Amino acid sequence: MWNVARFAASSLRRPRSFSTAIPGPCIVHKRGADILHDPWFNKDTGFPLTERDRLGLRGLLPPRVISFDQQYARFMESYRSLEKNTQGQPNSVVSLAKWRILNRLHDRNETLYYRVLIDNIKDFAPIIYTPTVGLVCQNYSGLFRRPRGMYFSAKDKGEMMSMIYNWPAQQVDMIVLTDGSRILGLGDLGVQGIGITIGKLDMYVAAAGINPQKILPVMLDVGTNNQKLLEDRLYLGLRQPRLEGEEYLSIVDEFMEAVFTRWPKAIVQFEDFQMKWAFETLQRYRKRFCMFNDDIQGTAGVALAGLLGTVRAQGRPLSDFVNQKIVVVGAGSAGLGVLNVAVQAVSRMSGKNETAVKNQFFLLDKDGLITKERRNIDTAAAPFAKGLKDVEGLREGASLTEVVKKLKPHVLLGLSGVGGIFNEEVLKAMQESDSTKPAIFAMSNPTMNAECTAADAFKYTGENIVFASGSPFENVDLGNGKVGHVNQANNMYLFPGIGLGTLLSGARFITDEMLQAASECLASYMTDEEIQKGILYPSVNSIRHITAEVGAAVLRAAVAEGLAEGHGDVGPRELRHMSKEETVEYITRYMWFPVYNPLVHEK
Ligand SMILES: NC(=O)C1=CN([C@@H]2O[C@H](COP(=O)(O)OP(=O)(O)OC[C@H]3O[C@@H](n4cnc5c(N)ncnc54)[C@H](O)[C@@H]3O)[C@@H](O)[C@H]2O)C=CC1
Ligand SMILES: CC(=O)C(=O)O
Ligand SMILES: [Mg+2]
Repeated sequence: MWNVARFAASSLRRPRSFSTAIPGPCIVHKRGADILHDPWFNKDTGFPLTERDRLGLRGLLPPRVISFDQQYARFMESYRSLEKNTQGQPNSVVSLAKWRILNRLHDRNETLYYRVLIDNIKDFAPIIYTPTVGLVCQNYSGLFRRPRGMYFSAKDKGEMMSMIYNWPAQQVDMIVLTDGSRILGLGDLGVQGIGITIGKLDMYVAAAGINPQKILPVMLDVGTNNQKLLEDRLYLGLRQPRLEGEEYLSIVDEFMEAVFTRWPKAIVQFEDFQMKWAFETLQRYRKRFCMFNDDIQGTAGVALAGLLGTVRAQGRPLSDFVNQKIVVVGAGSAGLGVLNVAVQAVSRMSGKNETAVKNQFFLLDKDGLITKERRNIDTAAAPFAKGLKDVEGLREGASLTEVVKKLKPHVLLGLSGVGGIFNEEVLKAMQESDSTKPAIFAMSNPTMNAECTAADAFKYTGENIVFASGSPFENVDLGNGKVGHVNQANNMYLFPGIGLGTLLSGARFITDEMLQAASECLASYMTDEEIQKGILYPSVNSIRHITAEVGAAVLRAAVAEGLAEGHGDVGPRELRHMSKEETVEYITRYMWFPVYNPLVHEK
């Protein structure tokens, strides 16, 4: 049951302090130029003279030693001058130029890369993550210079168990896996989808402090049905249609067996799989392996936290959630994930069973309102199909405008992948919403796929709304000194904490209770004052702090369920005895923070 009292904001809020312990030595098994060419260990001109001697680097670098701070300042200067020099150029050109300069640093010196990323997360998240990562995936084959992560293809069948040992790191904790079949709202991008796994794992390092030596982006290339890519002479993936059915599943099975054989304690995040495989693989693996599907489960938790926030923004008690009319546009993995957890929440709040509490939710897909009259309805969407008598005056397949005009919903939530479908007419119809503060969630990514822009939402529905989008928009100037606040309703507020909390709990599975704890934690993070201003989610600048809190909530849920086996030296007994504050502190201390460690060579 949702405990309304828990929604008082935590007093432990947002100090931007990171672990600053004196760096311990780092063992390295190589010497000389091999170290300079290894971004995990490379310090460029930052190697002190003693280390240059010890590691055989003398003469391989210019003589002057440059401090980390100087290197940092030098990089930021070049980034800022790139910004200046590209002013006025098309957005895509500027964004790709920014991505390139960051990517070159990533390829060369990971410590410096992650430090600038963490310190400038608000500026850099839109480059390494949505929206620019979408553009990067679309152009991946042309942009490709160096591999990152691992590529398992349909041609590797039977070889994966040995291939997994080609990865150079001894330990991997976090894997993000895609088959490239639905990258953001950009469709099937085949092998080029690896970009999204890299972006997500960068967020794991920045937000959750997972050590970059323990992450692994993985592309499962089973072909592509994107004709343009198949005909592109630069395309780097398999030139064949996607495998289907048992052939497809046998590839994913083999990969999962290989991963968990080498790293039994790893966590695999499934990312951007087309809907049929997203649901099927989640069902297939969630009780066998430590895995979750970010688009179904991470998105659902973030959306639910936002939906509860909109109830508070209306000045109503949380228990009023059961009376909110919510229209979800997009019946895919994300939209259905949101509906499923929203129904669970209403059921918990009202004490009624889940079948009895679906009346307030309405679902549309590309063919309009989904009713029981729909032919060939997808089994995952079927529970949300309305009987015609429940939507009087509406028909099967009714358009979004018809639905909004008729139902006057409190919330309009888009996860359709279709840019601009919350058009002027739809947004104006939301003025008649039954809510005192209507909510518009345009959650599709990247920016051009958002159901509407922030400016249009405030312009056409009015100033007194709550607005959230999946990719970032600037706050909107409403005139008279007033600001329309833009929230970023993106699963990045949860997936890093889900991964980190699970890792440190040592749980072998990720349960609904652990995911619910993550969502509740995010929902209770904001103060009433912030919520009144329409601020539903923390600033991206506090992502490490919210991630520590979410991670602690997940870990404690695993402890409560008796699933926590511990991690490293911290066993289940110690975890059981930690208070909430101690758990947050433990998690914060665990987080990796980029500093140059002294390198010690060992043969
Ligand atoms: N903000 C966030 O954290 C997240 C955002 N997303 C975004 O959600 C979008 C959808 O993702 P999935 O559900 O995985 O995709 P999906 O392909 O499984 O589902 C898309 C759904 O939208 C429907 N649709 C297509 N055109 C439509 C139209 N004109 N009107 C109404 N519905 C329409 C389709 O019928 C389908 O039901 C993507 O753009 C993705 O980037 C996904 C996960 C997280
Ligand atoms: C954010 C995310 O996971 C998506 O758009 O698919
Ligand atoms: Mg995704």
